[in-house]
Order: sequence, then structure tokens, then C-alpha cells
Amino acid sequence: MMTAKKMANGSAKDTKWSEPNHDDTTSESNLVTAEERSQQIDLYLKKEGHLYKQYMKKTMRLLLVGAGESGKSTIVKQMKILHKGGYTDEERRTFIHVIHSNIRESIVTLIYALSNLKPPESLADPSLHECVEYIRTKATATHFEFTDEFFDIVQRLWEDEGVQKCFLRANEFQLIDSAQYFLDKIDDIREPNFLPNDQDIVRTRQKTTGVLETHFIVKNINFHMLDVGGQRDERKKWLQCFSDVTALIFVVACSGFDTVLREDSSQNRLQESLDLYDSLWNNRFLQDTSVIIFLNKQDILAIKVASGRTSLETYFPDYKDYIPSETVDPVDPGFFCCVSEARKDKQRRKESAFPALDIAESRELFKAKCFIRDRFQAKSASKSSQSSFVRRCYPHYTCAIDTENVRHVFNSTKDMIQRMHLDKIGVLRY
Ligand SMILES: Nc1nc2c(ncn2[C@@H]2O[C@H](COP(=O)(O)OP(=O)(O)OP(=O)(O)O)[C@@H](O)[C@H]2O)c(=O)[nH]1
Ligand SMILES: [Mg+2]
Repeated sequence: MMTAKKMANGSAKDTKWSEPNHDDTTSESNLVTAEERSQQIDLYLKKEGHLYKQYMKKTMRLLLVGAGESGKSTIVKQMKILHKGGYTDEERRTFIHVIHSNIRESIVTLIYALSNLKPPESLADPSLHECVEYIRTKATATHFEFTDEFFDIVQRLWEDEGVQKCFLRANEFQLIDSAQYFLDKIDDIREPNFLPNDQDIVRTRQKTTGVLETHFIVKNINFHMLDVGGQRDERKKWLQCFSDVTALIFVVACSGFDTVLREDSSQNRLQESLDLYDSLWNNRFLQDTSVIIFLNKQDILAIKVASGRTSLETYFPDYKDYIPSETVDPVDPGFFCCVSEARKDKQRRKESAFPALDIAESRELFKAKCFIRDRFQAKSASKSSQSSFVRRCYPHYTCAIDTENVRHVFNSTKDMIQRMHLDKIGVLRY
């Protein structure tokens, strides 16, 4: 490090150093020795260092990582809703186009999947063939107007039983998670004065490219949250974010156990998350950084388990003989925080994305949640580190589209992040 003495001296042999003299006269009083100047600078750096340390103590840098579509940007949107005063009407309007594009992408995907699935599905109402043609030809055009004709056609197709059957097989192709939400809401969305609400905004899907940073203050603590693109070609940009990170928040789409990656159809999404987690846990630049795991998309996981159409066992054969180590009652509201939060209030329950589960389904969901969590925890074995810092992983079950759930999880991790941070800056000795 450049010492104050070196900075002050330039050449240690110089005997005198003088302050700039504006009236071009040199008086004895503003002549200081290099030694004195060096002491002044040392003092200044100490003071600055102290202020920097104070600032660092109150500044947490959180890096959101995880595979594509795991829910990172959705967490950032929730931070804006919870800690940055939410969205203005002007900002809400900017999401209208994204919602329209999400609807278009969803219906185009469903229509192509009808014939591409093996075995294929077909329209229940053959008179809709013209609508299919419209979607295939007009709705895929680069410059496309979202006309009434488009919304009428989408609505008719979405109500078709054949299209619904195709939707139930969405794990066999690439459909955005919010497809059903927006397609069910077309009546409202197509209105000329439609203004997206918070739930509409957190449901939108836009792939992140690059690194996006957001700042907010909670109880006098500055949070800098970094959101990165999670698809494979985006991950080389992550490295630049690794320095000075307080904690990594690793987001996992738990519901992805029966789907493949958008960018590589030979890779299972949950397996990709596990591999990615493994590589980050072992990354040499992150050896002093603890990891908070957000086991996300618990609502979709619950829907999949309740449907009985798909099982973890098909994709992860060791699930069959897995027995959770806990003896927690599977319907314990403390464990199912998302479900129980929703149950507190009948209205919210109705609006909740969570299905009502019977006891057997709850037990199965409990097993699935524990299994996925344990797979990540097994990869987080602490290695011996030279410092006294003990690196840990902290798993949490989340549902990023549920503002109350994110509030609850963020509150309970906030204090722990702060402890982790103080621990870390103590170890690194700024
Ligand atoms: N139902 C449900 N949908 C979710 C949840 N979390 C995120 N989503 C939806 O999943 C989609 C993808 O979420 P994003 O936040 O864009 O994912 P990301 O990790 O930022 O993806 P990249 O930017 O590609 O890395 C969005 O449409 C979200 O609304 C969840 O817990 N439940
Ligand atoms: Mg994103």
C-alpha cells in the first residue's frame, strides 16, 4: 500500500515541502517538513479510513445469482415495492408492453407445442384452425400491433380444451411461468386504460442481460443489490461482481425439477442449479462469502406435487428412498410459511397462487422441499479456511411473487446478513 510518507515525499530525500503559494510569495509559516506532511496525510487517511469503515459497516452488497428464470429480478421488484416506495403510475405503464409481449410469447409457444409435442395434442374445436393460422403467421411478425382481433383470438384459443391439455404438459416445452396468469387476465389487460398492479408487475418476464444495481435503505442500512442475467451466456459477467460482496443470494426455481433449460434442452433445470451452486461454492473468489439460498417457486412446486402428474423421482431417482431428517409436522404452519401466510386471510387465500393441499399432498410437498434443500446443503460443506471466518449456507423457502413472503424472508435474513457482514469486515480488516 502507498504509505502517507511515500505519497508526501515523492523523493524521501527532499527536505522541504510547501503548500501551493497563491500570491507567489513564500513565507516561513507555510513551509512544512516532509515529515510533518507525512504525519498530516497519515492522519487524514486514518480519518478517511475510519469514515470508510463506518460507511462499509452500514453498506451491504448483495449479489443475486442463479440460473435463468429462477426469480432474481422478481426479488428486486419486490424490494422496490417494499423498500423504495413502489411503482409510480408512469413506471407501471412501462410494463404494459411487457405484459402484451408475454401474452404473445405464451400463445405462440402453446400453438407450436400443440403439434410438436410427442404425442401431439389437437384443438378440441376444429373451427379454431383459422385462429391457429393467425397466431402462426401474423402474431409472429417482428412489428406487431396488439389489436382487438389479436386479443379475441387469444381468448378463444386459451379456452379450447385441446390448448388446455397442451398447457398441462408445459414441462415438456418452454413456457414462461406467468403464461396462465396473464392469459386468464386478458379481459382486464386488453382494456385501453389498463394499469398493471404490483402483482402484474412481479409476474412479468424479461430476461436480464448485464449487471443491474439497485440501492435501498432499510433501518439505516444501505443495501446495494446486484441482479445479473442467469442464462449460461450471461454468467461470464458475474466475476466482476464478486469483490466486496457481503452475501450471495442464490435463487433456485425448485419447480424446475421436471423441465429442461431454455438454452440447453439436454440439461435438467434443477440439476443445472445444483451444478451452478457447486461451482460458486467452490469458486476461489467467494471463499469468504456466505450464501443465502432462496428455494424459490414454492407455489409452483406445490401445484406440481398436488397435481400428481409429475414426480421428483422420475428425474432424481434417489428421491424414492429419501427420508427427511426432520420430524416437523408437514402441515405445521411455521414450516409452510407461504401457505400459512395465505391461509391467514380468506381473501388472500382466494388470490393465493398456492393450491389447497390435503394431508398426503402436504407430506409429499414436505418431502420434496426437504429433498431439494438437502441436495443444496450437501454441496455446502465447509472447507477449512485460513481465516477465522466460518462460511455457511442459509436456505429459505420463498415465493418471489408473494410480497408478504418476500417481506418475511428478507426481514429474517436481514439481521443475519448484517452479522455476516460485520464478521466479514472484521476478518478482512479494512
Ligand atoms: N409462480 C411463480 N412465479 C415466479 C416466482 N418467482 C419468479 N417467478 C416468475 O418467473 C419468471 C422469471 O423470473 P425472473 O425474476 O425474471 O427470473 P431471473 O432469475 O431474473 O431470470 P434471468 O434474468 O433470465 O436470469 C417471471 O415471470 C416471474 O414472475 C415464484 O416464486 N412463483
Ligand atoms: Mg433477471
